[in-house]
This record gives sequence, C-alpha cells and structure tokens, in this order.
Amino acid sequence: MNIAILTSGGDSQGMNSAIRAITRTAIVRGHKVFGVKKGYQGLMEGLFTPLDLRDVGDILHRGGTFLQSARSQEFREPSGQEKAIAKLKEANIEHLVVIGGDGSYHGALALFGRGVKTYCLPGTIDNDIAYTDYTIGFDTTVNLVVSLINNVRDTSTSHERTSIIEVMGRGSGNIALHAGVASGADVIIVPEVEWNLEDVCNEISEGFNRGKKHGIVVVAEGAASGEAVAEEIEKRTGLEARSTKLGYVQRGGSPSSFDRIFTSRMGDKVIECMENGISGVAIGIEGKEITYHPIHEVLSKKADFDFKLYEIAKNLSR
Ligand SMILES: Nc1ncnc2c1ncn2[C@@H]1O[C@H](COP(=O)(O)OP(=O)(O)O)[C@@H](O)[C@H]1O
Ligand SMILES: O=P(O)(O)OC[C@H]1O[C@](O)(COP(=O)(O)O)[C@@H](O)[C@@H]1O
Repeated sequence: MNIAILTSGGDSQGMNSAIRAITRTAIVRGHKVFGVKKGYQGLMEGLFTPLDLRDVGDILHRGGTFLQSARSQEFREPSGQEKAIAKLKEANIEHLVVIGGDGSYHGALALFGRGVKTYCLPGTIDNDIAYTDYTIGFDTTVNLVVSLINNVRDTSTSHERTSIIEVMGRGSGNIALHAGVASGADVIIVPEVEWNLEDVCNEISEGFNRGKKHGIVVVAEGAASGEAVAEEIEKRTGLEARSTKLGYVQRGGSPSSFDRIFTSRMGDKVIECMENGISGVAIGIEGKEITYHPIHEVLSKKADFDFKLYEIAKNLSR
C-alpha cells in the first residue's frame, strides 16, 4: 500500500513520534510511505517526500513537526479538496493519515466523502477531541505549564502579589484546568464555566486574609485576557497583580514519555486499520486501549470537560 502522512493545524509535541511510528510500522510490514510537507496546503501543491526508516530517525524527542504544519483557507473549499485529490492520484497514494485537531478532522472527512481513504490522529495540545482521553501534546504542555507556574509562584510569594497566568486554549479550558489543579491555583478561569470578576476578587482577597502570601489565577485565553483580569483585580482589591502570558513556549519542547508512548501505539493501530480495510476513522486512547471511531462520529460529539475536577480544584484552593 502507498501511504501519505500529513500534520495540520496547530503543531503539538508528539507529532514527530506519531510520524515515526506510522512510518516504521508501515515499512516493516511492506508498505511505502510519503510525508506531505506543510499540511493541506502542501497536499494541494503535491509536496510529497518519500520516507524511509532513517528519515524518521532522531525526531522522537523533538517538539514541533518535521513535516511542518499550516492552516489553509483554500483547502476548506471543494475546489481545494479536488486539487489535493488530483495530487494524491498523480502520486498513486491511496491512504492518507492526518495528524491534527478538529479542523484537520473536518478536512479529512471532506476527503473521505470524496473517496480518499483517510485516518486521523488527535494532534492538538488542547485535549478537545471526543473519543480520546488524551490528545497528542496535551500531557507535555500541562507539565511544561506547571513548571512555569512554579517559577511564577516563587516570585509572587516574595512580593505578596497575585499572578495571572494566561495559557493556550482558544475554545477549551483543559490546559488551564489541569495545569491549575497541578499547580495549586486559587482561581481557574475557563470558557466552559461561567465566572465573574467579583467572585475572582473575593477569592483572592479571602486567600490573603487567611494568610496566603500570593494569589495564583490560571486563565485560558479563550475565556479572558490575563492582562485585563490583572488590571481589574488591582483596581477592585487594591492588591498588586501581574499578568504573564505564556504563549508559544507552551507548544514546543521535547514530548513527555506519555505522549511518546501512546503515539507509538497509535502508529501501530492506524496501520492495522488500513490492513483490515477500515478507513474514515479517528484513532484515540480510551482507558488503556487504543481505539478507533468513524471521523463523523468523533466530530459530532463534544469533547468531555471534567466539571468534577473543576469542583475539586475549588475545594483545594482554600
Ligand atoms: N470545515 C472544514 N472543511 C475542510 N477543511 C477544513 C475545515 N476546517 C478546517 N479545515 C482545514 O484544516 C486546517 C486545520 O484546521 P485548524 O482549525 O486551523 O486547526 P486544527 O486542526 O488544529 O483544529 C485548516 O487550515 C483547513 O485547511
Ligand atoms: O498557531 P496559532 O494559529 O497562533 O494557534 C494558536 C492556537 O493553537 C492551539 O495551540 C491549538 O489549537 P487548534 O487545535 O485549534 O489548532 C490553541 O491552544 C491556540 O489557541
């Protein structure tokens, strides 16, 4: 079989591990593998590069994606998708593995609807895809964010300040929630839960009244701007507040062992699906199992948000 792999949308730590796993598993089983450079944009341009066993050496521990990624407006249109299909036909490639977030899944579903055998792997740090407990890069990002919050906490304590840490997640509060719990945040602000500044300020003031030497607020970028929250806290409470926007530092760096291991297992699963004639599916990790579900089913379900963990965080911030 001839198989192409592309990475699309926001990159995430562990994408390289997934590319390596798919490539090596496929080659060991007698298939031919091609990498597509620059996501769907590169697919429309026919940017295929043959991948051999050694081509995916020395990438397992690296963040980003060596195939590079892109967000392509043109590919959203049926005419863009037809261009991509023509390039796949020209190169005699029947199977396309897409590693990306929900936007990339929509693209893969569109191609599947037009006859291409597609397969998706959940590549986004946001952990906002249904039918998978974890997306690729989420674990690495949460660990990174926690270590950065530890640093902010030290200096906040020295100055008896409140620190507002803005983390990634345009439409998802998963990074904020998990990093917030693991770093002992006083307040976690996410798009999934209604919040107001008065409650945030009360929480911070009461913390100082109980003897805390700092306040830590973790906010998802999709819920509010950290800068604006800091200004309001200072204005309303008279306490010193500073905002830190972590930005792209949280999307790079070496993937965690957890991200490396489940992506290695997903590589095996996607080739197994191909060999069994199963396509149009998204691979996930549910409990200890590597699973697959139709892409349309995955896209029609909203990813779970852990409201219970959010409640636990509130109790533990006392
Ligand atoms: N509804 C759609 N139909 C076809 N292609 C899409 C659709 N949504 C997104 N895409 C393609 O997938 C790419 C990645 O999607 P995006 O939402 O940017 O990132 P992610 O995959 O990380 O969610 C887009 O740039 C676009 O080319
Ligand atoms: O690279 P960009 O376009 O600035 O994207 C930033 C966004 O990408 C993410 O890292 C992942 O989002 P997507 O899965 O939608 O690509 C978000 O957390 C962040 O808001």
